[in-house]
Amino acid sequence: MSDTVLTVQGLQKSFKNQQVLHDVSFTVKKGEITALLGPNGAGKSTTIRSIMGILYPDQGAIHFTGEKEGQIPKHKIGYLPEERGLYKNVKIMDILLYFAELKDYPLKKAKERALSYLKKFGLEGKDKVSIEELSKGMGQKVQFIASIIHEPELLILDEPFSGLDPVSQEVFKEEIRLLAKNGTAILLSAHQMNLVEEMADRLIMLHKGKEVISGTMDEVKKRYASFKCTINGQNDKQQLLSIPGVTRVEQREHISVLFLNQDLNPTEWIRSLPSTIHIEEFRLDRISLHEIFIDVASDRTLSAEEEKSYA
Ligand SMILES: Nc1ncnc2c1ncn2[C@@H]1O[C@H](COP(=O)(O)OP(=O)(O)OP(=O)(O)O)[C@@H](O)[C@H]1O
Repeated sequence: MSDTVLTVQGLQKSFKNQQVLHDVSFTVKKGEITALLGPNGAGKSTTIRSIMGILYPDQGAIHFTGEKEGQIPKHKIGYLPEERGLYKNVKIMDILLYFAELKDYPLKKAKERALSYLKKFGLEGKDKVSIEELSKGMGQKVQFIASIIHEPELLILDEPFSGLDPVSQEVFKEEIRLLAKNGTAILLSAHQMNLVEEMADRLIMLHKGKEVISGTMDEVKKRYASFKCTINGQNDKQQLLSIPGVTRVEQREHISVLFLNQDLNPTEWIRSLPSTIHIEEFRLDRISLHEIFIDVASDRTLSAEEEKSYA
């Protein structure tokens, strides 16, 4: 039996004359975290809003496993929209129970879950205060609880980490991981590459509405499994570029960053370095998801390989 919960196939969307989604396809699976990435304006929220039925795509299909074509099982979905905002002068517990009721979730169970999550997120004893008495980050925690109060099978989070302090980001990250471990299918859009790298099983990166990278985190890492070498010292860029295995060099003052070929053996490469290179400091790191993102978003290429299409 397939664990696919959501299938997005060939999504296209234009606003006036501007096409903002070009043939976007991906799946979201039970127990997995799928990250939807891309720079500002890439089309992440448009994709999510199309899935939620807030926008109608011009072409393509959105299918929830077990449902008829075109049906959105809203009681099985939890959704944290990009625009935050809950009723300001309503008590927190009343808001959470209202969301549970909307999804036909038993209220007694919802109340227990609400109290337990409020405690988990450091909001114990706040159930009777209103949203307007909370800070922005605290309000976001309440909205997150509202999206999971009914134990959704599919959880869609549009930029869940924005506006949170680092400690709260960690708390959210751990909770999202736990939800996935317990079987929830999760689709999230985020800009915090370090968090995404730690938590996502699968990713799709959009750029100008087109898929530029997609696959499991392992596949993407293998594909970009190259290293970069940072050398502090006075060196000629052309000489660095002529070293076998170097695909690109970025230089700022005395610091040179050498991007290396994918299949290179780092130990052998270090041994082969010319003795004329001036080295005051030396580091070899794996390329991070953050760097892959910057490369894609700024239309550069990490290597010639990257120009091939990838699915
Ligand atoms: N209702 C709308 N009317 C016209 N254009 C829109 C509308 N909604 C989005 N767009 C345009 O669609 C493109 C994609 O926007 P979208 O909000 O999906 O990007 P995003 O990837 O979520 O960006 P961000 O990271 O900034 O939230 C942008 O060029 C945006 O201006």
